[in-house]
Amino acid sequence: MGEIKEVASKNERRTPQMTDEADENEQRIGICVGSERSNGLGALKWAIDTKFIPMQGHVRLLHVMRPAPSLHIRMGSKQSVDPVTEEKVLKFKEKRLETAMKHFEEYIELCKRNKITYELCYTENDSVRRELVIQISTLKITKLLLQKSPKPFLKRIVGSESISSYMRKNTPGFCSLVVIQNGVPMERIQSRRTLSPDLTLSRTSSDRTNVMSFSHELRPPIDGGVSLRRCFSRPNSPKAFISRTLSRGARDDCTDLNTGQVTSKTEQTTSLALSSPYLPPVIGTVHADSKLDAQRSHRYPETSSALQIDLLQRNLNEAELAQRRPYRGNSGEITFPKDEEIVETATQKLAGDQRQRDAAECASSTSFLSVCCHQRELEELKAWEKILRKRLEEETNNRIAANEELERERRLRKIAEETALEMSKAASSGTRTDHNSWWQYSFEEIEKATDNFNAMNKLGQGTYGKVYKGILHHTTVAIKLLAKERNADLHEFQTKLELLSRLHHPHLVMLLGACPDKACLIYEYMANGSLEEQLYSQRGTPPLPWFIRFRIFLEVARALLFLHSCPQRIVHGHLKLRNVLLDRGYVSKITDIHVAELVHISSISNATTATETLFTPTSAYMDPHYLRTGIVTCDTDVYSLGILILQLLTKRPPLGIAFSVEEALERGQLHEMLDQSAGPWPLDEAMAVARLGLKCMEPKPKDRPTLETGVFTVLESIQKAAGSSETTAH
Ligand SMILES: Nc1ncnc2c1ncn2[C@@H]1O[C@H](COP(=O)(O)OP(=O)(O)OP(=O)(O)O)[C@@H](O)[C@H]1O
Repeated sequence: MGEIKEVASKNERRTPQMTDEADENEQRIGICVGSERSNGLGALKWAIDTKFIPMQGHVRLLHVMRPAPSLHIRMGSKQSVDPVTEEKVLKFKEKRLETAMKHFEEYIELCKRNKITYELCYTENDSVRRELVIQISTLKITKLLLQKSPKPFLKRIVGSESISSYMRKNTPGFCSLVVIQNGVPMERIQSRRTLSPDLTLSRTSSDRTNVMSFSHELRPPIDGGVSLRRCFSRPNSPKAFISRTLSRGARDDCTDLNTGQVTSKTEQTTSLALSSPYLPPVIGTVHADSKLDAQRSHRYPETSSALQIDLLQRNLNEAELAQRRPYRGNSGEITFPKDEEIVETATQKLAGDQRQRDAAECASSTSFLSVCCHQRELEELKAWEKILRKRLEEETNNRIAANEELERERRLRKIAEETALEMSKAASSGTRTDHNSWWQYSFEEIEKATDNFNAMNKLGQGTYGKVYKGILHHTTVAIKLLAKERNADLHEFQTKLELLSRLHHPHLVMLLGACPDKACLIYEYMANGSLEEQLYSQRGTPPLPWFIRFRIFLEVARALLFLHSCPQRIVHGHLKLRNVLLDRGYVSKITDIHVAELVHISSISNATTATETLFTPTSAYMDPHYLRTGIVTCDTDVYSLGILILQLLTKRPPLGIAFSVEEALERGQLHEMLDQSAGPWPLDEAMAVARLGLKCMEPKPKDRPTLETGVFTVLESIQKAAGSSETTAH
C-alpha cells in the first residue's frame, strides 16, 4: 500500500485538471485499450520494455466503448417518458463501469508492477476512432500507442477502414502515433504540425458520447477508491456547444459521482442517457450549477429518426475532417485553415445539421400528426364499421322477414294450388253429356255440396220435391231433389233435361246441371226467393215497390215469349207467383219449367197436350179452357200471366181475383184494391195493367190477347208511362 501511496502522491499532482496546467513540453503518452483485453496490452508491454514509458512514468489508458443502444422515437416529438428510476440508472451505470474496469485490470497490474502511474480514460462514443482522436486533443496526448490487431475476417471482406489507418490519417499533428504489431512497432508517425488541442476535433451534437475519466489513484479501482469522473454532454444548440467546447473543452463537463461534488470550476451539465430498443429514452439532467447552463440544459430532443441521426453523424464527420484539411489558396500556396475558419465552417455545418434536425423533428411531428390522422381515420372507420354493422343487421332482419313472407306466400300458393287442383278434380268429375249442354254430377258431390242435405241449407219444398242451397265449383247453387216416383223414366228425363239445359234467357232460371240417377236438378241460385215470398214478405224483406212489379210484368212476359218462340214452342203451363224467382237485384226469372217441357207440342193443331202423369196444374191458376178440354196451349200461360198480374196489383189470392178487380174497375174503385204497400201506384197505368190482366183471363183463349202484341207491347207502353210516374213519385 505504501508503494501505492507513493505513486498516489505523484499521481495526485497529475489530476486531469493539473494536466491542463502542465508544461507543454511534457510528453504525454497514451495507450489505446481495445475492446479485447490483449488488444493494447502488447503495446504497453513494448512501451515498458523499451522504456518508451520511463520508470515511474505516467501513462494514459484510453478505452472507448460504444454507448448502450438507444431507442429512437419514431413518432411524436419531445415526449417525456420516464419509467426508469434513477436507481435503475445508477445500477446500469455501475454495471457498465464494472465492464469497463475489467478492461483495465491487466493494464493496471502491469503498470503497478513497473511502478508506472496511470490514468484511466474511459469514454463512450458510437465512433471509437473518432473518440480516440477527441481524447488525444482533450488530454493533449503527444505520443499514442496503438496496437494493430489482425483485421477481422468480415472487415477484410468488406474492406472497411481499420482504426490504425484512420488514426494514421486523423491523429492530430502534435501527437506521434506508434502502431505496434506483433509486439514490435510497425510504424511511427511523427507529429506533423501543432494544433491547439481544443480545436483539432471536438465532440459534436451528433456524438452520442458518454465520457468518464478515471484519474489514477492511490488505491486500485477494485478497492472502490477510484475517483470517478464522468460526463455526459448534451449541447443545447450547435452554437452553444461550439462556444463551450472552444472556451472550456470537454474537461468542463466533469463531475465526481462518488462524492456528488462538481469538480469543474465553472459549469457542469451531466446527463444520463439510458435507453434500450424497447424503452423510450430517458434523459435526466442530474446536475447543473451554472445558471447559464441551467437555462440551456433542457431536455434534448431525441426525436430524430435513427436514419436521420446516422446521416447527420456521417455528414458531420466529413465536415470535421474537411475542417482540418489544408487547402490551396488563390495564390496557389497551401494553407491550413485558421481557427476562425474552422469555427465558422463548423458553425455553418452545425447550423445545417440543426436545420436537418429540425426537418427531422418536423418529419417526426408530421409522423405524429400522421399518427393522429390515422387515429382519427381509425375512429371514423370504427364509426363506419358500427354503422355498417347496424345496416347489415337491419338488412339481415329485413332479409329474414322477407324470407318469412316468401315462405308464407309459398305456403299460401301451395294451398291455393291444392285448392285449384281439388276444384279442377271437382270440375272434371262433373262431366258434360254428349251434347255438352249440362254438367252431370255424382250424388256424392251433391251430398257434399249440400252438406249431406243439411236442413240448414233447405230453401223450400214444392210439389215435386225439396230445394237445397249448395256450393259447387265455388258457386252457390240451388239443388232440387225430385220425388223418386217422378223419376221413373230416366231416359225420358235425360232427354228433357237436354232440352231444358239449352234454354238460356235472362228471365229464365238457368239449369246448370243434374244428377239423373237421383233426379237432382241444379239451378242457379236466386237470392231473393220467389215472388210469392216477396209479395207476402215471408223473408222479412220490405214489400216490392209498384215500379218493380211493373218491371216484373214485362220480364215474365218476355220470358214466356221466349219459351213460346222456341222451336219446340214450350208452354210453361205452371206459371204462378212461386215459380217466378228474384235474384239479388230483384230481376225476376221463371223457374220450374220441367213441368212445361214435359208437355210435347202437338204438331197437328198448334195445341199442347199434357201428359196427365206429369202435368198437375194448380186449380186456382188453371186455365178453364184446359180444364174443359184438357188441352194446354200458349194461351194457358197467358191466362196464368193474367192472374199473376192481378195478384201483384192487389196482393190477393188467385181465386176470385178476376171478379173483384173487374168489379173495382167498373166502380172506378181499383185504387181500393191495389196493394198499398207497393207505394203510390200510378193509377192510370195500374188500371191499364189491371184491364190487361183481366183480358188475359178471358175464359176463351181466343178472347185473350196475344202474348207478343196484346200483352208485351201494351205492358211496354204502360211501363214507359209508369216510368215517368215513377220519376214524378220519387
Ligand atoms: N233456384 C232457386 N233459387 C232459390 N230458391 C229457390 C230456387 N228454386 C226454388 N227455390 C225455393 O224453393 C222453394 C220450392 O221451390 P219448388 O220449385 O220446388 O216448389 P214450388 O215451385 O214452390 O212449388 P211447386 O213445386 O208446387 O211449384 C221455392 O219457393 C223457392 O223459395
